[in-house]
Amino acid sequence: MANYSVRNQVAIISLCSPPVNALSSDVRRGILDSLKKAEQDVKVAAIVICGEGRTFCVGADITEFKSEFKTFPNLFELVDILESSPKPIVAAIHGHAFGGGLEVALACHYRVALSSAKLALPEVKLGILPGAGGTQRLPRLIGIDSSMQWIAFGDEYSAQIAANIGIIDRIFPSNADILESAVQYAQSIIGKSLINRRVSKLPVKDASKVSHIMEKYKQIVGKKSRGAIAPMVCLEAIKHAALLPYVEGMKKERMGIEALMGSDQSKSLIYMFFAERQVRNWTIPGTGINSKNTKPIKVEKVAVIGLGTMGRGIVLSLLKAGIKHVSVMELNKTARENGLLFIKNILEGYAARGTISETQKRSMVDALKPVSNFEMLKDTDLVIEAVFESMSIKKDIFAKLGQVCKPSAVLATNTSALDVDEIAMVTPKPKQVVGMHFFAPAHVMKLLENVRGSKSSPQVIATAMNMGQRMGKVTVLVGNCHGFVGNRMFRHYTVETDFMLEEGAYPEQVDTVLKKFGFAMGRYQVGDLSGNDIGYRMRTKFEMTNKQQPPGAPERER
Ligand SMILES: CC/C=C\CC(=O)SCCNC(=O)CCNC(=O)[C@H](O)C(C)(C)COP(=O)(O)OP(=O)(O)OC[C@H]1O[C@@H](n2cnc3c(N)ncnc32)[C@H](O)[C@@H]1OP(=O)(O)O
Repeated sequence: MANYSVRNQVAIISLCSPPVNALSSDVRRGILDSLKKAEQDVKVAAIVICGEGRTFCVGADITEFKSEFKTFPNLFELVDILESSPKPIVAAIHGHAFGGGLEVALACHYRVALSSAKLALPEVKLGILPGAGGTQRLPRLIGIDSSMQWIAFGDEYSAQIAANIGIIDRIFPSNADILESAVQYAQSIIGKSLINRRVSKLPVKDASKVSHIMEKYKQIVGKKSRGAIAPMVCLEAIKHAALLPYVEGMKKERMGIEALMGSDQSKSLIYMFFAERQVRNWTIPGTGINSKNTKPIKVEKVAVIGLGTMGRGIVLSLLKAGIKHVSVMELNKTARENGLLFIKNILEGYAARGTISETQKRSMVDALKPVSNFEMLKDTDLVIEAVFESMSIKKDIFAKLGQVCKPSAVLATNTSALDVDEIAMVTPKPKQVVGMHFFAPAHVMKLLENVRGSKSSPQVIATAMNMGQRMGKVTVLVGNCHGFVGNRMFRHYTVETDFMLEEGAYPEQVDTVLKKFGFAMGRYQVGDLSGNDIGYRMRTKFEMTNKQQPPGAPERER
């Protein structure tokens, strides 16, 4: 819903739908009813639309996509009604103006924001396009080139960047009162002409270059979003903004969203959106212990043992999470030197690309603390072991950690398949042991599988889950069984691709097809990155081959 009030000639329409003011049918109806009141009230000379609580508006209510989405006023009707209002409307943005939220703001005549606000049209990440005029209004405000960048990739931008390119008219400091500032701003524009303020009426500045820009983005999208349908449909819709009058362009936008909404890709991405949030609410089955009633241990000092592919990625993830003390232990001198060089080079790359500042880079490098013996880990809060996938080596390490680490230290193993309970048993306090299974390359892959051993304490589990979230990972709690969840799923995929090799395909052919389909890496490329020896050891240990079959029997028969 939306609340309505009037303050010094300014009507305030505040979206009120916690936690994120998504534009449900009730909210849309609330905005429309409030707008009518404001238009009819002769004492009202300007209108402010703002969001109550932590954010302006994150866009359409995704939970309503299947049902209420088309109830009047739907979003694309509402934006045109807002824009045609005879009284000036100011969008007051704090928190997020995402998707339909930004489209509502684009339909307002002015947009003001706190400097801390974030703006985006992220619909492409849900497999759809901004279907409330975003593909038609944004190009009229910032041009085709920038619009393609914003809409085809869906990334978020700061209010300052949005102001620099003309989306935001006035920025206020992050600690300002957004509503008070917007009301004052609205008072300052009373009586001004709205002729140039209705974005749908503006020309598209770089319209004549549309073919050239379109070709450029087709190439980029083809590489960055292989296999995804929505980005290309977004580009087409934006192209229409350059070639057609607004009303005709809107018809094309509608056709685009109707084609995408309900597609398999969109359904999967929406499922993923909610699933990624659902896994934050972890629970230990049958115990009543869950994320809401268990507090993590405070973690300031972390150690990573092993600086191979996995260890390096884990160290980088910890540094990116802002951990100020990351001990790295690698007894092999060459591996240590190579590992540290790799980490520093990646940090240099981030700084060169502007992902982190020079100051952040320096503080990350300073946080790296090479250590040469177990004694040096005695005051570490969390140790993540990422050595060779061998039970005896891991047991040896955990026995030493059990002796030197403080009793409250969480001892995590990055094993991808081994029995976490067997590892835990060599320590004096198995309840401190947990699995933290990262996926290679660990600083890139978003998934973290935390493995709950039979003895892992709730607090230790909460700490591993919390650390995953601090690292920005989609952190999933799983039980302790061979291959956990990730590798049990991966196994079926590898078996099928291995069948193809036996039937005559080359690994690179299989990988090419998978990459064309949209996978970031081919299955055999993944094997090369993680080390094919890991899979080999897993299979050998568990004797996954049927002993009745003679050596060399084809995989389908084993
Ligand atoms: C005609 C079509 C026109 C327009 C189409 C659209 O507008 S599609 C929607 C476009 N918007 C988005 O995709 C934004 C989705 N939300 C986010 O990316 C994040 O929520 C955001 C805004 C970055 C905030 O992140 P934060 O970590 O602060 O919150 P969280 O993600 O945990 O969200 C809190 C709860 O709100 C639920 N939620 C978020 N967005 C929506 C939404 N658009 N619709 C419905 N529900 C939403 C989210 O699931 C969380 O719920 P919870 O039960 O607490 O897990």
